[in-house]
Amino acid sequence: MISAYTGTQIREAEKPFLADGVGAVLMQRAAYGLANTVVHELRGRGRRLYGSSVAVLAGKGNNGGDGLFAAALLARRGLRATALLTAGAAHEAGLAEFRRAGGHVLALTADNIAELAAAAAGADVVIDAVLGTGAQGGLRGPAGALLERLAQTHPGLVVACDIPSGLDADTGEVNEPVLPADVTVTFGAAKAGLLADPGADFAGSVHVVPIGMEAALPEPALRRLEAQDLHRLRPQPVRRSHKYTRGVLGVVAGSERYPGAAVLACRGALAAGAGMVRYLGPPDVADLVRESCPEVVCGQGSSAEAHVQAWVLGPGVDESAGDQLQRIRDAAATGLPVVADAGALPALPRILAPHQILTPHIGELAALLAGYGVESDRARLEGATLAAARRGAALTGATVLLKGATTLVAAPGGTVFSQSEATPWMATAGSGDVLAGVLGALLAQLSGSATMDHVPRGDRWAAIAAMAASLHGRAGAMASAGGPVTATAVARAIPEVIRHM
Ligand SMILES: NC(=O)C1=CN([C@@H]2O[C@H](COP(=O)(O)OP(=O)(O)OC[C@H]3O[C@@H](n4cnc5c(N)ncnc54)[C@H](O)[C@@H]3O)[C@@H](O)[C@H]2O)[C@@H](O)CC1
Ligand SMILES: [K+]
Repeated sequence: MISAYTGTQIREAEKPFLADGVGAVLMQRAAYGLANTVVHELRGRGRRLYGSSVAVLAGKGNNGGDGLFAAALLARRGLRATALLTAGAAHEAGLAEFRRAGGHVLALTADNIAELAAAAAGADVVIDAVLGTGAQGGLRGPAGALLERLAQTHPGLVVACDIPSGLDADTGEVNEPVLPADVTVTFGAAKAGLLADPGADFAGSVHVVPIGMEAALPEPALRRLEAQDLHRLRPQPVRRSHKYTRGVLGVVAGSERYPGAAVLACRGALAAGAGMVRYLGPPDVADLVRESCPEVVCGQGSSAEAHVQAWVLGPGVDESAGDQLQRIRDAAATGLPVVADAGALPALPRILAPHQILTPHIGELAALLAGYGVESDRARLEGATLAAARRGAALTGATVLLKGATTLVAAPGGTVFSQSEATPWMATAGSGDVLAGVLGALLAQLSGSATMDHVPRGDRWAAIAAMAASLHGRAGAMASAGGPVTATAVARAIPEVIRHM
């Protein structure tokens, strides 16, 4: 599991080390890790170190210090190194070491922005060390103008020192201008803002460099499940399992207008290993489900009487589908774990519980929040997804899975998971219906399972939702293999992903 922290948490954890006078040691470790990553990236691109060039954009704080020490290490390995001091002043020891290593120093002023931007853009590697966790807001003046110009020229390889400058380490909010990085080398632990959109769009691949203060870190602000977590938590049938103990899932989905959503939710659920799927819905939709998935048991009855362990509610249900809305309300009232998607979101009671998992995209979340009196437009929520997901969970009392390039799962207790295995090719109609089915199947299988004993009680529902997002993302990436992918193909790839866990 990857654990990520706010900048404030990291700075708190560093305090005792600074008090003991080992701040400089931490900085050396950070610089060493940063320089090593640059070397690795250059070699990976078939470049020789000797004769390559690096430009470090250095602010006046410790982030700039990290960058200058790293550039000094690179200069000693044969790179031509230039420092662009963006704030007049610079980290004293870092600058002295950079000069000793033979680095060339330029100071940014209001008059030489274009010249320095051209110099940086011409380097093989740009290290962005203007602002780190001490940033307050975004860059203005010459430093802002320099970053803006560089962002337009798309330099060769951009390596962000700790975080891309201007990105909020706590929230992932972006204070433009921010120079998008190919790689972010972050120190001590990942910062939450690197794993939430829109920050994740600017971070590139994130490398964590341990610097020796990790044992002092508190509970993470955000977590990400990795392959070994999926392996540990996955449902495992035992020799004497039968279909009812494997997890029976009820699905209330589809309408005359959107019958396909019911099929896709069922396909997702079957692919993710539900022991049995019961479908409830209008006769025409049930016929289609039966034809497409003969494994599904279809009916038109009430959800109050169905024997299931969990529910998927809402994919393809529109406001005109009166019977379906009644089934959704009855299912939600059973107290069983529920996935509430699309048409179910407006049909739920106001006060919910953590085992009720809402799966909105950003537009649906905006509508949901508006229902609680929080007016926020889609664009604003998109700029602050972490805060939006947390707000949704806190207001509703439910677990909120916010779909996006990075999927966030926020538990009402405060735990947040972030998964980002998906590919943009998965932004296709029906993909969310499959996710709802996958999540429903995991809920039906895992809600009473001993494998979840590994997870603190308050985090279990969110962990299951994060697992579903990860499975779905991995399946989509596998099925896409870099090209277009249909929702059906995503569902088809799920068993393969589970097999390889
Ligand atoms: N504290 C530590 O022990 C360690 C810190 N490290 C590095 O230190 C960084 C944090 O260092 P600092 O606390 O010095 O903070 P930063 O280097 O992030 O920046 C602080 C400086 O920038 C100025 N500043 C803040 N916001 C600004 C804005 N919007 N526009 C212009 N100037 C602005 C501040 O006034 C301050 O002078 C981390 O990100 C990391 O890179 C690492 O060296 C590891 C050890
Ligand atoms: K930075």
